[in-house]
Amino acid sequence: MSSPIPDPIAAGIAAGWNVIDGASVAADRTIEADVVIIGSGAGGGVSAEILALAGLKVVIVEEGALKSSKDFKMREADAYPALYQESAARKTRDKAINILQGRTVGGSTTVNWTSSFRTPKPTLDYWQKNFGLASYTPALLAPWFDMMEARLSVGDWQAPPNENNDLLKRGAARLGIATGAIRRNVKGCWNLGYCGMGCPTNAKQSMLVTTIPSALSHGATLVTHARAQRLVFKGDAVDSLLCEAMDASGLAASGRVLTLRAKHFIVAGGAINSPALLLRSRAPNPHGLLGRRTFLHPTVISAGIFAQRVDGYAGAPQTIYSDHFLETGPVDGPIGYKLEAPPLHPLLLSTTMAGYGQAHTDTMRQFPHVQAVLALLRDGFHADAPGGSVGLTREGAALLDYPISEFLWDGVRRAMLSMAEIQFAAGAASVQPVHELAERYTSWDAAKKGIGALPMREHITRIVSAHVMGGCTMSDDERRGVVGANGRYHGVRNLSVHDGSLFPTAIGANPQLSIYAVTARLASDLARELTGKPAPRVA
Ligand SMILES: Cc1cc2nc3c(=O)[nH]c(=O)nc-3n(C[C@H](O)[C@H](O)[C@H](O)COP(=O)(O)OP(=O)(O)OC[C@H]3O[C@@H](n4cnc5c(N)ncnc54)[C@H](O)[C@@H]3O)c2cc1C
Repeated sequence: MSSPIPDPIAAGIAAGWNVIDGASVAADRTIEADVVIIGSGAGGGVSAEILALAGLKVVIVEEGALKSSKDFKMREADAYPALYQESAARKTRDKAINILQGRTVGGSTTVNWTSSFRTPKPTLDYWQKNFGLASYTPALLAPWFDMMEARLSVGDWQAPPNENNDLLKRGAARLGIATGAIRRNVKGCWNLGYCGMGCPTNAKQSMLVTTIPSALSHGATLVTHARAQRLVFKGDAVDSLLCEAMDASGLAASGRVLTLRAKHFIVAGGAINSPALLLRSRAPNPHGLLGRRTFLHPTVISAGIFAQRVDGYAGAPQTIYSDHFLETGPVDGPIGYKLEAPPLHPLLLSTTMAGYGQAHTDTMRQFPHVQAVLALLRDGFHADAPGGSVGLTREGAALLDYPISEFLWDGVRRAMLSMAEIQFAAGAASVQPVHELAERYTSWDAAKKGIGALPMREHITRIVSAHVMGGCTMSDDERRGVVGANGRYHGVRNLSVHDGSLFPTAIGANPQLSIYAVTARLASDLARELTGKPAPRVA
């Protein structure tokens, strides 16, 4: 029986899209284009559509596979190895922080949780003051936000929040803490709650179902299972890109090499991977900035156990937020944090929760009653939160070193306190901050004392991230930035960076919409420069 859900990928391939699966390439091969884009995620997808619509011959290179809704079975065990970097177990050098990033056509947008925020004004003000980014004002970016919100159907979420989110709202309200509703990039969402495993109904307006299909319908070529290994420089320009074709498992190189030649190259492999590619390529780095200032929104979690069922796996994830703890201090003061309620699924929860043996089993038995709040710490605005730096392993793979300062630990403790207080106010029977030495506190008083006394250290305090930003800082001043305000790599004529690695600090909000708007502007400027004509609008 055929599925009632249309499959835009199968339809596109049947209609003649140019898709080359690197795993099926039998001999070394050279491909020519006007523009080569490395990565098909937020920045790569947006750039591909705009440049293809401008009439340029675009080739998109993606390390991951091309999947479609029919492959998304709402099963964590299948999704994480197939769709994420390092099977969703990417870690910082000391293994203290677990990092989620996508590795599939659509990049992290294929697996993300759809929360859509414009770049907060205090973040843009900080960029202007400290990185000279005068054209990054709310007013000058507004048309690009408008365009990308329309293109990706960003809008208010009409269904009521699930209990996981509503408890955040109710608990905060009882304490007089303001919350807001999160806008989402969805169209006809079934309210399932499995966004992190790929949307099985094509409702999420990720790059997989929007910009990449549009680029392909306008003549772009997509090369999947192809890992950009090295840019080859000639003088002050990139001459070519060497890619390793991957085998069908997607885990190992097949031995075939793809050489891509183009007038212009756009690096959009996402933070961590983009600086790593540029480091492997020995791109100019006169001030040692490449890979530095990589930000994570280091994220800590608090689990509340409620008498009623919460069923945090069901229903749209992250529909309520609070910026109270970002707004109560200056952007460059003690670190602030944004609160949200993440989706809960058994594999992610069991590998994130503290404890082992019987205690862990007991927690997992309570799974339907667990409610989670997370705090995204806004790194990058203070000398003691300078982010991490990307380096390379001996084999040339990306590795992020992210030391956690006392300044950050102070924020972690305050965040754990705020979350526990909200959960008790919402009626939690007990609260367990995700920390190996935390107890399951049964009152706010006990939690206050307990959390106040917890040692804050790597490995015993669980820290995660799904928001990797920075590493190719934007600034027209070469002593402060790797690329200019226009995304062009300093000192290289035909190289741009169009992804989350551009940001000089963390965003202080979920980053996807910032990447869409910023890269839409950069790609439109580039299209105009390469064609001599104004770039087409995509919405
Ligand atoms: C689980 C999860 C939930 C999230 N939820 C939200 C949310 O609700 N709201 C929000 O705003 N943000 C969310 N994010 C973050 C958001 O999706 C990312 O910030 C955004 O997609 C990053 O865009 P990017 O272009 O920088 O990179 P990505 O979207 O990650 O794309 C990079 C692509 O480049 C490919 N690539 C990398 N290196 C190479 C190479 N050498 N050769 C070939 N290809 C390469 C990768 O495989 C990947 O497909 C979430 C992320 C995750 C993982």
